[in-house]
Amino acid sequence: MSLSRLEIFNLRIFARARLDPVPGLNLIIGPNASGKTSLLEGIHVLATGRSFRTTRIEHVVHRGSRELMVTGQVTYPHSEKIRMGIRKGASGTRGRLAGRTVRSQSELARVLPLQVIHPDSHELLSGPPAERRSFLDWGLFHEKPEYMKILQGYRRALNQRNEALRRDLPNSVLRGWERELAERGESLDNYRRGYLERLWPVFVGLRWQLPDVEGMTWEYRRGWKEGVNLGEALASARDRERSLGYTLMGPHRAELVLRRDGVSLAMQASRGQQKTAVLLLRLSQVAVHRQVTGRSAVVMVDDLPSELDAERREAALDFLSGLECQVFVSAIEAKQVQGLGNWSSQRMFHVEHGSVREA
Ligand SMILES: Nc1ncnc2c1ncn2[C@@H]1O[C@H](COP(=O)(O)OP(=O)(O)OP(=O)(O)O)[C@@H](O)[C@H]1O
Repeated sequence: MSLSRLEIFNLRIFARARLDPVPGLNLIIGPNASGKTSLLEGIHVLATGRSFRTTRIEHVVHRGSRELMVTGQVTYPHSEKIRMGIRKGASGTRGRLAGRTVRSQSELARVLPLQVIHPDSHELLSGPPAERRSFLDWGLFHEKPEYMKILQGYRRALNQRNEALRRDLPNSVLRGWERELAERGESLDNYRRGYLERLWPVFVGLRWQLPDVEGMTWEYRRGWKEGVNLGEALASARDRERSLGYTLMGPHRAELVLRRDGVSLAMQASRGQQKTAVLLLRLSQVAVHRQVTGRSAVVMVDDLPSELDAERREAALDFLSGLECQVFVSAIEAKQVQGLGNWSSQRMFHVEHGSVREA
């Protein structure tokens, strides 16, 4: 599955741009400030509804315009095609898929599983635990359609219990929400453990192909004490949580601690080591996605030469071409990224002052 057509309207520097990417490697080449990252941002908005650079969509909308629009066509191996599109602006978001309006952005995300490596990607390790939970959620969202429903139900029940704690409502009210939290929370934990079990052998196999990460391991903490069920943990924490006004235990507090030779990568690794570790995690995730779903994810690397040195670049693109992923990489000069990987198809696009042309 690959993105075979992309059209961008009123996004950052682009008033309008169109390109026909190939299923293999797509090189986005251009000088600084020409619009390379904006092009990748356009694909990200289409697939996820969000930018990877900012949470403020008004910064992404072309100056002087009211909203942006990105449309795309996804082609499957048997030539089946599906059209998708998104409009975003001050008045909200509207998504379309195969000629109908979607109820939620996640419908578009399912069609276009996307991974991106960009200058802030190290935040997967150095950022708050929520970053690592989203990492797990990405894998499960694409593998297990029911997972997101359970997660949403858990979040609703969590908000209700927090509200009840703040209002100091009686235990009988809290118990009702706790039953729901316990049932959904235990289930989320099982899904996450299962996902990490699938990820581990791929991660270990890939570990030795990248420099600097041989001794890397993880420890999953589920968000409440091992050996105790979540219902009991919530009941015993009630008094303390009443004074705090929020729930301290559950999968919303889960953490994935990454270590190398016993040392926390978040605390002590260099930025470069963190980037390699993130690359290892992301590539493992893409490989497991392919194993389980039979579909390849789309992978983008913004400013590849500054994100990864020559050895890591080669390893990453070899691996991704082996998985038959569609890849977009940006760089200032073509020679920095040419000749890497073994691709069935390759195309270069030149970007200059907000216009794109095929080379
Ligand atoms: N909302 C906007 N409307 C119009 N232009 C914008 C908007 N936001 C950013 N720009 C401009 O878009 C241009 C392209 O930025 P972008 O970050 O995509 O370039 P790039 O090719 O990735 O650059 P670099 O190689 O320096 O990272 C910049 O000149 C920037 O000033």
